[in-house]
Amino acid sequence: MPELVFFSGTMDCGKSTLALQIEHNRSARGLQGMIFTRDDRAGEGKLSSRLGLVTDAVEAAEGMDLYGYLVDRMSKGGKVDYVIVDEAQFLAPRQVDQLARVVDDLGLDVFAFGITTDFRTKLFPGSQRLIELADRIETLQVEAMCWCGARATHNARTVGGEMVVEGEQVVVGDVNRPAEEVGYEVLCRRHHRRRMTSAAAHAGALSPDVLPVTPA
Ligand SMILES: Nc1ncnc2c1ncn2[C@@H]1O[C@H](COP(=O)(O)OP(=O)(O)O)[C@@H](O)[C@H]1O
Ligand SMILES: Cc1cn([C@H]2C[C@H](O)[C@@H](COP(=O)(O)O)O2)c(=O)[nH]c1=O
Repeated sequence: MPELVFFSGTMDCGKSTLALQIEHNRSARGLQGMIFTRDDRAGEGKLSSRLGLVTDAVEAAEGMDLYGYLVDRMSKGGKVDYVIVDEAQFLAPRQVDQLARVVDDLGLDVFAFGITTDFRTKLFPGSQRLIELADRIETLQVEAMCWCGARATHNARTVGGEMVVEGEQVVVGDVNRPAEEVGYEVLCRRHHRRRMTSAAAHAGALSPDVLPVTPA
């Protein structure tokens, strides 16, 4: 039975890498995939992983009918055996409904990859709809880790090195960015709640050791 599968996890846990591996293994057997992505860090129409692999993809722009796009392509003789969607958290809920229709009416497997929650721990609308509709939700086996060694479960946003909890839901960015930029860091829930990034924890750990300055 074809399935809508949602591979979810924090940022930097290997979702795009897995998407590229699925694509590689299937295309090596002569299957033809349709790859969609949205707002990848590498630029429009790209699916990229931090391991350095990148492939061309169709940009799933706002308002684009993903079901209609596939029907159009197949009716013109294009072969499509399966569908991969990266950065699926950025899809509109109706686009996720279209993906479910691709599974049910076109009989294609759809593999969607994305983060579930934003920097405020709120579900992205696209991810919420995927959780509601997916046949299967898979958590990636490679654990992203918080600085404390616990499994990272949440995404923090930093601005100028400070963790923030207000702002636009969508700001394309990366982990390990210079402090002056908007960046992201994956944390366990405990440290996300306490707004304790690795930099904040490091500063806290250093402060008790600072010697008092005594006037000469
Ligand atoms: N230099 C490296 N050597 C080995 N693995 C790496 C390296 N850099 C990144 N990775 C792996 O790549 C993962 C990030 O992969 P990526 O597919 O870009 O993540 P996601 O799409 O979930 O944000 C990291 O969790 C790590 O396992
Ligand atoms: C938490 C969070 C993330 N984003 C953006 C930042 C990145 O461009 C992507 C996630 O990409 P990855 O391949 O999973 O690392 O999402 C955002 O816009 N808003 C957020 O709250």
